[in-house]
Amino acid sequence: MITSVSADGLGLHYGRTRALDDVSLRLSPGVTGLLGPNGAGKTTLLRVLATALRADRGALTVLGHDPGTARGRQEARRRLGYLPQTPGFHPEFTAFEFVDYVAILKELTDRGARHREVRRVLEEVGLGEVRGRRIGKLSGGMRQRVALAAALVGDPGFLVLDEPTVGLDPEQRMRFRELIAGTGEGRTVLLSTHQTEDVAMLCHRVLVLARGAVRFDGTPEELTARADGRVWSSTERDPGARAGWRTGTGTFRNVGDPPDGAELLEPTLEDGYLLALDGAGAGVAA
Ligand SMILES: Nc1ncnc2c1ncn2[C@@H]1O[C@H](COP(=O)(O)OP(=O)(O)OP(=O)(O)O)[C@@H](O)[C@H]1O
Repeated sequence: MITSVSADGLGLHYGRTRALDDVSLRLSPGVTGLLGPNGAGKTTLLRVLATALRADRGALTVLGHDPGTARGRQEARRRLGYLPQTPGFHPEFTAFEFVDYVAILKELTDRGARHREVRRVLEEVGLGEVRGRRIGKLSGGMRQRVALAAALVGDPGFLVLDEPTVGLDPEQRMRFRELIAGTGEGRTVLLSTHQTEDVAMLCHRVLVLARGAVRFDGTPEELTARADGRVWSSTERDPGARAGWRTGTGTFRNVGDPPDGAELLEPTLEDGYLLALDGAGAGVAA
């Protein structure tokens, strides 16, 4: 398997807060999901991999380059695209102007070639028709697509997407998922999300991060399989469950170690995710 990005023993502190704790990973072409509760360190990890932040310790290689050196950082940055959690849009910019501005920052100096590239990425995300519209007038879903277009400038080999589906309605989310699936063809994409459905629908691999450490690294099927025989239904809240919640039918769905004779349920990715968090002290909801 091709390894596009590799990290070994990454550590990072913000003052006394340990945000990354000995993180090692390998990323290959296709979409890898990054799941984790609030404060797990997802944004920090994405920023380190996108070379926007430097780890205190550990080794990193992005598309064959070492971002620890000025030269390596520059080469890696030329080849990666980053959609941050809160893209800094200027609402008065049109979609075209914003993406063009990003293209200038990415050193596409030839005006004609740059404008062709801006039109290409806006077409790719389905915004060719509205490229002259001001960003402030676009819907949330369209704005997110402008941010994706900006990240796609220059056809990056590594694409980093920080919670791009947050705040989108179900239809927009579905549309955005299709776009992400397309971007994962032939390139390495790391997608941070709180939505286990994003992972189930899009990802060939998933990483679970909690308290700055990798708690799971494998396929979505393997994560779901962690919950085999560990999900059950009960009419009352089961005090022995690691997590349990009332469902729409009024019964409780529990994950953990079922009591004898429990009515076992088919596990989902979400069940496997909750079990992967168990023991991480990361607040498995009960
Ligand atoms: N600039 C900063 N200064 C100090 N602490 C920070 C800073 N950024 C993040 N942290 C802390 O580092 C830890 C990891 O934060 P990070 O934003 O990476 O998590 P996250 O998984 O992306 O969370 P969320 O899902 O809420 O976006 C948290 O404890 C957070 O409070």
